[in-house]
Amino acid sequence: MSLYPNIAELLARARADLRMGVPLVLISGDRGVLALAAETLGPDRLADLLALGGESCIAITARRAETLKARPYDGDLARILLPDDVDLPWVRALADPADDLNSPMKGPLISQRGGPADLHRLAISLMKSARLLPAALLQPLPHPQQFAALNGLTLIDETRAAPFLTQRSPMHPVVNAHLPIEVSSQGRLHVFRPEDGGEEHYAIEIGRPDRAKPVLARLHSACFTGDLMGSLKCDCGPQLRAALAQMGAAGAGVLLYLNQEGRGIGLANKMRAYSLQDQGFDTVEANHRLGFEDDERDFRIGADILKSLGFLSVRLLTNNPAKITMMEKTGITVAARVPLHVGEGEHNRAYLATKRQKSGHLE
Ligand SMILES: Nc1nc2c(ncn2[C@@H]2O[C@H](COP(=O)(O)OP(=O)(O)OP(=O)(O)O)[C@@H](O)[C@H]2O)c(=O)[nH]1
Ligand SMILES: [Zn+2]
Repeated sequence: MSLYPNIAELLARARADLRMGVPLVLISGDRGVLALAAETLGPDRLADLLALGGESCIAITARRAETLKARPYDGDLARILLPDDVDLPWVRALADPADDLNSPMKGPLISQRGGPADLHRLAISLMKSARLLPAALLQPLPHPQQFAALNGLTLIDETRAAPFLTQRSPMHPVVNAHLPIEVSSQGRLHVFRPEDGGEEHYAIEIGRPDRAKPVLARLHSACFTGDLMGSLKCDCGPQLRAALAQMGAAGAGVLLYLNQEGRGIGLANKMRAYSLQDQGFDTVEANHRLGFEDDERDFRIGADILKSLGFLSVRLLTNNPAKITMMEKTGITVAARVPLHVGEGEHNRAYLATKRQKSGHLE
């Protein structure tokens, strides 16, 4: 019998460790590094890491490197060497663009070149899945397995972890119950849970849609500010209510509420993006300055949930062509697109225009 956690369980533990500022040990073959999230790094752990000696670096995405004018020799990421006088404010400033304009980085930033970057890539991917800023401190370790065991640290093997970070996790229905809502007394809420310990997602079924016909459907990504607070910066709240109202009026439909806040970067990072928007950057530029892609969502999750509910064809309420492409690629037929233009006002006009110009959103 072995009670040792499997790789999926170790990855869930690793995400929690990173959010708490606890280091991980990442290995690939006989190479290993100590990895810490720049965002949650404290002074004591930075001192411990530096005391280990060796060539430490901070891994950032090519997007963040572009803003910092650092060279991304590894394509999608850059490995920046820590300067001799490195301190916590330096690490924070590299990871977080909040003060980029006030205090530009004192350079030059020196990027490492040559040698494998696989563990750096794994570290960035873990930061993103922990909804932290995508920047990680890495320190080579001569005896990584021994070091992890001695210090009680989570050990992640890159070769075993990689498939779990690129493929989506299977989603399982947990429970469903009748939920009368304003637009329909015939509502039913279904809760889905991914196998990897990630966020749960929900489906609201209105009426009893015929599984043999295309169902009126919406994939709605969570927006705490718009859906719940009535934010005027986006159109999410009005879209959510309009989609439900249409389904109520039609007597049938399914709305997936995907917990991919901030286009998949999490609420804290979305608020960082809002703060950059206050400095004059648009929604796409703000994501890039933080080190993220325009959109970090995985819409395939939506297709999986639809299939699990027995739907294979939809009339999709959306203006976003990426949602349609992804549905079709994942085996859901989009029989029709139903445009959803509501809630445009003075505060979100520029945001909606950027989505049309840069993200391909349809009129
Ligand atoms: N990163 C980031 N996310 C944002 C910003 N404004 C809104 N969001 C998020 O964007 C997502 C919008 O989701 P949706 O309305 O489902 O998607 P969409 O791409 O606009 O497509 P449709 O509404 O279907 O046309 C939500 O997760 C919001 O939290 C922003 O300025 N930055
Ligand atoms: Zn929103």
